[in-house]
Amino acid sequence: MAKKRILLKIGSNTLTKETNHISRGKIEDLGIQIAALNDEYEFIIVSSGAIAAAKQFVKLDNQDKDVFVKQALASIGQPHLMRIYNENFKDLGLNTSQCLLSYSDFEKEQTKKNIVNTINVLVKNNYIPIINENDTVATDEIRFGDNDKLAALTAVLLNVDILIIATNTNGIYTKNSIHDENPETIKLVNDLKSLEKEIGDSKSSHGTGGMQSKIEAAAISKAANIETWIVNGLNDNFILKALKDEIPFTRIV
Ligand SMILES: Nc1ncnc2c1ncn2[C@@H]1O[C@H](COP(=O)(O)OP(=O)(O)O)[C@@H](O)[C@H]1O
Ligand SMILES: N[C@@H](CCC(=O)OP(=O)(O)O)C(=O)O
Repeated sequence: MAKKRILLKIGSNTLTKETNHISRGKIEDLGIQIAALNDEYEFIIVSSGAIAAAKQFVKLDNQDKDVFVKQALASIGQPHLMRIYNENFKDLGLNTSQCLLSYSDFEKEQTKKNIVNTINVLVKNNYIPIINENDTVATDEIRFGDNDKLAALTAVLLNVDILIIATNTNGIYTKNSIHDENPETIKLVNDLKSLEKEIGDSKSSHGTGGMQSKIEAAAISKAANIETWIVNGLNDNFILKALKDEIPFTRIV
């Protein structure tokens, strides 16, 4: 039976476990889950974390425009981020590869074909593509996006079965409960319009897009009949648990 495809988007907050450095433990947790699911699922990862990885090592002169500094930090941090993935995944028998993409790559037929061809060869040969925005040439995600839209565009292009967006909440909470000790997760969404009133504008410490950019991403995948799951990536085994419905998360169908 053909394996199902999961596009996993993981943001800086999850990768750092809300600290100021990339968590090797979280990356190991991802690898353990991907290895456990290897017979049934193939994974493509969209990972942020380049800027967070650099910030743990360097401090750049901040007189330039903020976004230029972020681009430079991403350039410094990206190879470190990949090294950490590589080191942790290798021990679990998983191979990694890096793809840097930007929105404009999804606008031309030829570049879209090139992305699909490259990723299909990688996946067929058991390499896990780890995608990030090419922050040297594009600034969409470090300004607004959270890599969420990039993840959705990639999910559609690669025709995945599920887009999992890992974040730091148990999915989308109802607006009334958001500040409660135990906020209430909206478990199933059919109509994205109904969600607009639930969205606060807060973002987490490293985050850029908040819940709004996740909903916009879900709209892109929904239009292509791809489910989006918004899951708390801070939990260990969050993918395994979501697949078994053992944790609360939001499923947008
Ligand atoms: N209805 C909601 N339910 C849950 N989180 C919400 C909601 N509205 C706004 N948020 C905010 O969105 C944040 C997640 O987005 P973001 O900070 O960009 O995280 P990430 O780095 O994981 O992409 C949450 O931590 C929360 O502060
Ligand atoms: N390309 C950037 C993404 C920046 C970003 O803000 O994304 P996210 O951590 O998902 O909110 C990086 O790797 O740091």
